[in-house]
Amino acid sequence: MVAFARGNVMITITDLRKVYGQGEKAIVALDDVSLEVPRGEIFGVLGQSGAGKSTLIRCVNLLERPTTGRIFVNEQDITTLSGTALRKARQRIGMIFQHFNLLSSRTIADNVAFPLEVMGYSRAARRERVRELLALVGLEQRAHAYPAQLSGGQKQRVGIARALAGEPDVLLSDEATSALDPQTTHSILELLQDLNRRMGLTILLITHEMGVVKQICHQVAILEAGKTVEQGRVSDLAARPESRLAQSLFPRPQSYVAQPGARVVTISFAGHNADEPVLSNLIRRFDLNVNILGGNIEKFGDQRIGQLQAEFVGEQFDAALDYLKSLGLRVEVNV
Ligand SMILES: Nc1ncnc2c1ncn2[C@@H]1O[C@H](COP(=O)(O)OP(=O)(O)OP(=O)(O)O)[C@@H](O)[C@H]1O
Repeated sequence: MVAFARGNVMITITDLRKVYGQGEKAIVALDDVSLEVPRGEIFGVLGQSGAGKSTLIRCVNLLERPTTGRIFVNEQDITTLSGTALRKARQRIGMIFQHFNLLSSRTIADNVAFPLEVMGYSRAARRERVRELLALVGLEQRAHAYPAQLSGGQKQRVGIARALAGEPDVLLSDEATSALDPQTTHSILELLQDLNRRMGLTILLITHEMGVVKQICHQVAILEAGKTVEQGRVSDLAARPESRLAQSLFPRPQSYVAQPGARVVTISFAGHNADEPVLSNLIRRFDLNVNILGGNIEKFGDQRIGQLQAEFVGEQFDAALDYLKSLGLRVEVNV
């Protein structure tokens, strides 16, 4: 159990439990969830509808009060706060939403200026900061437009600019790309990744989309019926075929019946060795005939992870398998 956030940890959630209602009607939305979000990382909470994701993220800024458990954000236990202290702590936690939550009667610039007004920035300081923020999200030309005049992706950029107005310690993202088409989703995720890399922004996001985790998350926790069933670095989990993450990223390949004289082999790549010309080495060194049947290899940062299925024919089959294993690859011969 982690007692408090320190040093390189931005958010620590310990034994978080949230029960809605009472007695027979009680719903346990979160059941002893613990996790740590390192400073400067993007942490994804992945789960299906009803898993408890929204409840979890809303507990982090106390929009929802935990039933029990503790939450430290930048070394401060926010579960003990109320009134002014809570309002101040919330200013250090930015949030973006699935449906953007912009004020339709205000221009883009005035939406972004809104939290700065609440924080007491002067008019001149607000104008300067809004200009910087709109430039940061690529919307400096649309300052005087109204939300209804923007596309979904542009609205989310405004949401991001507004969330970053007070230079928060952490950005919470509540399904921020779920209402967007795939191309716009990609560009919003790129923006979040860019902000993470350039400013060291810590991001805690919830999503039901594996693609979001794959594109930008360093770590992931998988939530099912209020419990975390798996947690870790995305690249580590993806490289372990038995993990839930790997199983949903790389569905079990089709099973093939080998041609007479051939063997079907599944090779799992986990990182560094996926860039090596493994197959051409095999063919040259062991005089094998290799017929590729299928595969699914994904890129995680600069690592490649996935599986390849191929039919091997040749006298030196066993030596070829030993060679693959010596490279650190996992090899299965289908029987
Ligand atoms: N205010 C509430 N009152 C009662 N039950 C609630 C409330 N909010 C959420 N729940 C219940 O808690 C459980 C978790 O809901 P939550 O919205 O956190 O899940 P989720 O993973 O975010 O799902 P979705 O993506 O559909 O929003 C569900 O059973 C839900 O019906």
